[in-house]
Amino acid sequence: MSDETPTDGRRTADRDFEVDLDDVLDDEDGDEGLFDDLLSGEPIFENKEVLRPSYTPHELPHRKDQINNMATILVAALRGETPSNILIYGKTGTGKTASAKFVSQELEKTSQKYDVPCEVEYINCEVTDTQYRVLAQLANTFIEQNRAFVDARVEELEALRDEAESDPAALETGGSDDVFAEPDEPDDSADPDGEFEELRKRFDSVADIEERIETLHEEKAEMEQVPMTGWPTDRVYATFFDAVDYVERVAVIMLDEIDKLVEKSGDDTLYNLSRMNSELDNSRVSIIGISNDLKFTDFLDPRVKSSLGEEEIVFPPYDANQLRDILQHRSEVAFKANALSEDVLPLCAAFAAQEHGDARRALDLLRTAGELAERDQSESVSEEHVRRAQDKIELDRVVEVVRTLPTQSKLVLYAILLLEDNGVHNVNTGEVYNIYKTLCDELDADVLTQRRVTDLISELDMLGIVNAVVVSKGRYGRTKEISLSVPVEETEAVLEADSRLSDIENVTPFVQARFDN
Ligand SMILES: Nc1ncnc2c1ncn2[C@@H]1O[C@H](COP(=O)(O)OP(=O)(O)OP(=O)(O)O)[C@@H](O)[C@H]1O
Repeated sequence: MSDETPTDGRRTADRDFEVDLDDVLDDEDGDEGLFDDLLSGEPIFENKEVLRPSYTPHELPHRKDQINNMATILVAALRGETPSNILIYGKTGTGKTASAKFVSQELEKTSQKYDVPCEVEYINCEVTDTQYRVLAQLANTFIEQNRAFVDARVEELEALRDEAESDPAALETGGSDDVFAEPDEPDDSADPDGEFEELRKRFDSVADIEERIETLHEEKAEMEQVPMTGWPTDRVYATFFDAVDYVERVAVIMLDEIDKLVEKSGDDTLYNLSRMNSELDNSRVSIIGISNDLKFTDFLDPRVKSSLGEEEIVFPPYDANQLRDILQHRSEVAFKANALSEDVLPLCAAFAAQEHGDARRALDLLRTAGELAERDQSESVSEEHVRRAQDKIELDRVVEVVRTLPTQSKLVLYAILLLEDNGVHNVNTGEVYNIYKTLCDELDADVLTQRRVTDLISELDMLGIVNAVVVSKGRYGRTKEISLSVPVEETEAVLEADSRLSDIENVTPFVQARFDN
């Protein structure tokens, strides 16, 4: 599996200061370069990488139970048995991926120590989200390993052949005809002191060895990598199947964000993976699925559901105290001594606990607060930096959500924004719809029905961009009052940066005219 480890010593390259170019260019004596000013401040970070999401921590406070639970299930792999499949649930940032990767690393380490063939393959299904891609990625990984396995075998056999050529008595006669490195042969390469002891017994002559080397070369030539598109799925599956079964091993396949795979391409992949053990001769496959959507198994075929959920492990959200512990551990490595004022960690933990106990959010807050302090050239990170970091992260989130909205939702949002901009607050759907229609006319865009626009407003409400509350108007019935929940100026800037919306010219007088009517 891929291991993302931190890289030390990149502190200065990571800095994100704003530089006043005029000051630099005005520097007449020319001694001070562009970066001198920035380097002169006392650094706050010792190793900022430790706070990044890509860092896999060696210690995971408050996840002992879940980690032990996983290890108890997976230890079967080290005994050559098939571990039960595991489903891991929990909200975002509760340490599911970090814990699962930690356990995998330990599993692989121990399997090497005891020379038990066991591998963990990690796939992020948000990125690799179709059956084809998942199977192709797995097939190619195993093919790579098989090729390396064959190379190692050939190297040993060539050494044995050379030895036998100079001393034919080196080969013990009467050995079995069994062809070495048939798939069900155990891997004895990790026995350097055995000096071909086993091998010698298996070959009667140099010609035998040559023949086996030839066969291995042929097998390797047939190990064709799966292209990223183009093959029928059956062929990809067959290639993956052969690749995983080429040698004896337990393969643990970790599917992170497994719900995204099911959402995008159904449960065929899981169906195929979960029933393949009955057909494999040499290897065993076990699946770890990780999801933050507790409901995704409702959409699975019942057979897949029961096979996948043989064991379930839940990761509850962290509370503020637990988040503080996590931050404490990381901050000791991430920051210089005394770089954090007393309130910083409790405040980051409290903010993140309000957000559903998300450790990622807590770490982001702490890193951003540190960056803001660094930018201010402060000597330490203060409570105020944390508050500013909280605003910045929230704003970044809003900007990203608005930027990636579909055009029709952007038009509805723009209509609400223009109304607010013109002093009309708590508008109703009809008012929004009128402005929306006029915007569509201006842009020559399709006009959706009012009912559909009402749905889009509800979606914006769920995303936290607008607030839509149903209010009673007495005998006039009930209506929705809609208001913006995000800052007007920034939202307007993001909307106007969209090339399709920037065609709307001079909107304010045009909206004003509608109110005058
Ligand atoms: N107990 C912990 N100790 C130290 N760091 C932690 C702990 N739990 C989570 N983290 C850190 O928080 C961040 C998010 O964790 P992780 O990616 O494991 O969450 P997740 O539950 O898989 O979230 P998602 O569902 O969004 O993928 C990572 O940087 C991880 O290192």
